[in-house]
Amino acid sequence: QTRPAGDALYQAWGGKAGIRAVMADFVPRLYADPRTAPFFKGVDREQLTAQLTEQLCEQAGGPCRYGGKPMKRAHEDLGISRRDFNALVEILQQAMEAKAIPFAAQNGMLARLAPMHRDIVSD
Ligand code: HEM
Repeated sequence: QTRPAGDALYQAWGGKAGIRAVMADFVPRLYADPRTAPFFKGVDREQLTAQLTEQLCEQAGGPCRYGGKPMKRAHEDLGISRRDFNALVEILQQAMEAKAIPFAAQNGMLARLAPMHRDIVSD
């Protein structure tokens, strides 16, 4: 994937601290929202928050390297539908709004994450 904007997206998110702050808001919402909560029963919250932070940092063009499972391997046995995926995106939008991420930077991140549905949606 090309990164024509360099680390502009990373900067617009407030660097790693900004990304971490959004993830710290997002993950509790995922565990609480009735649409996504069932998937996260028994999943380590701190670890998920840390992995998501690394992944979004890398996707934004920041100096991070995601070292967790590939997206397909992490999600293939979970039976995630397109509807579940859309619910997660909506919850991420809530978290980005709550942390006042500028709209263009919200969309920039969503554009990086959206193609992952091919590896994540299996149902
Ligand atoms: C673009 C969308 C998504 C991204 C970027 C993403 C990212 C991640 C990452 C980085 C991990 C950690 C993997 C690891 O620790 O090795 C993970 C795990 C997980 N994700 Fe996602 N995910 C997405 C969509 C979803 C959706 C839609 C659901 C369900 C509604 C979901 C449910 C889970 C669960 C339950 C785990 C824990 C799996 C386990 O511990 O075995 N994810 N995801």
